[in-house]
Amino acid sequence: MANKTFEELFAELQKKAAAGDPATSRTAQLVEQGVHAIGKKVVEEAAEVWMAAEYEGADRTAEEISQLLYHLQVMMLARGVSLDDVYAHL
Ligand SMILES: N=c1c2ncn([C@@H]3O[C@H](COP(=O)(O)OP(=O)(O)OP(=O)(O)O)[C@@H](O)[C@H]3O)c2ncn1[C@@H]1O[C@H](COP(=O)(O)O)[C@@H](O)[C@H]1O
Repeated sequence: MANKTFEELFAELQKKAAAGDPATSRTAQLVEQGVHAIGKKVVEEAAEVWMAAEYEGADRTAEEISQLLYHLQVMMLARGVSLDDVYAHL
């Protein structure tokens, strides 16, 4: 059962990036830090997906993938990339 879809998360994060408080919103904090800091998180989460897939089973892999997708969306917001911008390349 899904908590939220990819599109629903992006809509939520758009609001956080625009008006969220870095003191309480991880998204607002990361956007404030910028693409360099977010890029490091993307690479870290990608490595965690790889390790989970190799050694930790499907459930842990899904959890790590959710964290990678979250950080990719934060990168999109920090860089001004929309869902349609990405979907145009799928
Ligand atoms: N889906 C996520 C999500 N996935 C991952 N994360 C963040 O990514 C972290 C996981 O990365 P790590 O395991 O590396 O955590 P960490 O080591 O503490 O991270 P560092 O501070 O060391 O960089 C979590 O602790 C969260 O801070 C997320 N933070 C927020 N969301 C969702 O985004 C929405 C908005 O959240 P806020 O912006 O915080 O209000 C909410 O619906 C949240 O559920």
